[in-house]
Amino acid sequence: MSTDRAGTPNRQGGTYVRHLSLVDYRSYTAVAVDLDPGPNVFVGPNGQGKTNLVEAIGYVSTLGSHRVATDAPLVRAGATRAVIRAAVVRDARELVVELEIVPGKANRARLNRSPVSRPRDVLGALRTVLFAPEDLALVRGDPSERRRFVDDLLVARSPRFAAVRADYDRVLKQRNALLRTAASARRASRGTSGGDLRTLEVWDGHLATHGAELLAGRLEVLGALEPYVAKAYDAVSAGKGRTRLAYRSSTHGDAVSDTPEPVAERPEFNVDVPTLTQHILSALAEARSQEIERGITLVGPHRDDVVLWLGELPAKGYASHGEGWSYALALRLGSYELLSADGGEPVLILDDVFAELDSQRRERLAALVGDASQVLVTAAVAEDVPPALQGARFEVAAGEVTRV
Ligand SMILES: Nc1ncnc2c1ncn2[C@@H]1O[C@H](COP(=O)(O)OP(=O)(O)OP(=O)(O)O)[C@@H](O)[C@H]1O
Repeated sequence: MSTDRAGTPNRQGGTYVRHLSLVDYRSYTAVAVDLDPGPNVFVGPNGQGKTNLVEAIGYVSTLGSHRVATDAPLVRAGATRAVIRAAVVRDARELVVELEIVPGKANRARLNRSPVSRPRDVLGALRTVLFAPEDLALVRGDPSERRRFVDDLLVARSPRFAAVRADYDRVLKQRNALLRTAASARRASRGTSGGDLRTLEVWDGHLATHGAELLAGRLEVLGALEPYVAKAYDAVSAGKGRTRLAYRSSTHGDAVSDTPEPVAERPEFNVDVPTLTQHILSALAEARSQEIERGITLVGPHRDDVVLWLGELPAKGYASHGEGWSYALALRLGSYELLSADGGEPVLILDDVFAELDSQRRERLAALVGDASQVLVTAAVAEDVPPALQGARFEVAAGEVTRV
């Protein structure tokens, strides 16, 4: 929920999804739902399609699912393509976003019925923050989970970073292909030939340029996010613990601290793009012989991590189950507050979370988000959802979504 300076709820600039329709998406052959601003609660037994609905809304905002890495499972079994259409109201203006998902091919996208040249042109039309049980992996899982979290937030805040990330991924793929070919040539010649690496320096330059831009964006967004996460953790856990975000870089060496100091006091969060470019180039030069040996790029933003501190210990490996949950929730609520503060409230999605929370944390969460411009909640049991979030109610069963 955004607030004015006096702390009063302020729904100006808030976004909401007014209408959603799906064709051949997951378990749905065809479904259409009108939604309200404020809370919308989807209730139904397990496996009836509640998460599928909110996952589709999340997909419109990120062009990805919070549950799977590829698009194939999103298309209904037996169908060849899925269509998601969402009518989004922002600042009293309506925008219709339509996405056609064809596995193995680029998505096709339309804005207000006109085709756009690249699907990523729809990013920014709808901003969402989605919290789901899978988010425990943000705290306990691999670094890739945290990298994706930061990059998605970066793109939600500044959609131009979608292109930066895509450029970095493309260059990384090409550089890896070159290293792989060279490594196999070396192995085939039993080390007498080094393989053809004449273009490696060119790829180093591209990797460093795009990598530095991505890195600078990540550091900036983490710096902006940190106070919001600390505040959210404090609210969710009722003051039990202090959070700090640190960035562990594969290219900065010792310059990046792994200590729980506030971001603003740490020099590595204030590095400019040219300096970061130099850091990456030096790290690539240092790693070169190992990279040629192994046939893969060993340093760069794709090998970095975000360290989540809780008090004096990193949350990964130390936080209890409940603390891990509170941290994951704080990362999402913090993102929600950050996005609200700098560009209008996103739609908040709470997928299956109330069953995981004890009653005190349920109430605290409901109190924190009850005034959101739109919050979509899924739950197997209606009673798990606190009264503060009881707004429009839908029953989801056997492929039908019915307002009750
Ligand atoms: N591509 C697909 N084609 C057909 N059915 C699918 C597809 N993907 C998922 N499903 C089905 O969708 C159902 C799961 O839907 P969903 O995850 O939305 O359930 P849910 O109502 O949120 O349940 P829970 O309360 O257990 O989280 C499962 O029955 C699953 O088999």
